[in-house]
Amino acid sequence: MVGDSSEQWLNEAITKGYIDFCEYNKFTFIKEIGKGGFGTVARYKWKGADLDVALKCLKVDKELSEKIIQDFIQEV
Ligand SMILES: Nc1ncnc2c1ncn2[C@@H]1O[C@H](COP(=O)(O)OP(=O)(O)OP(=O)(O)O)[C@@H](O)[C@H]1O
Repeated sequence: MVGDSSEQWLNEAITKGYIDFCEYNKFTFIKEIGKGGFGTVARYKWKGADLDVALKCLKVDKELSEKIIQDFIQEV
């Protein structure tokens, strides 16, 4: 399946502590602030922390290839 090895890579990176994983429901949408090559960027309130953050969302559709996911991971 497309994305399997990337998903594996992400899970490993999280387990090893290279990147932090946060549940999406910990954030409250405020407004969209931009669009990039991978999808939209929006301002969110991080619940529990008195902090506004920018979240970049990877646009997922049937055209999504392993290469796109790898490019996104590279950017992360
Ligand atoms: N951390 C951030 N804080 C505030 N605004 C941001 C932040 N990151 C991105 N943006 C806004 O979202 C827009 C899109 O950002 P994004 O990084 O997705 O695209 P890009 O760097 O222009 O292109 P690409 O996705 O191809 O690298 C930016 O032009 C900017 O306006």
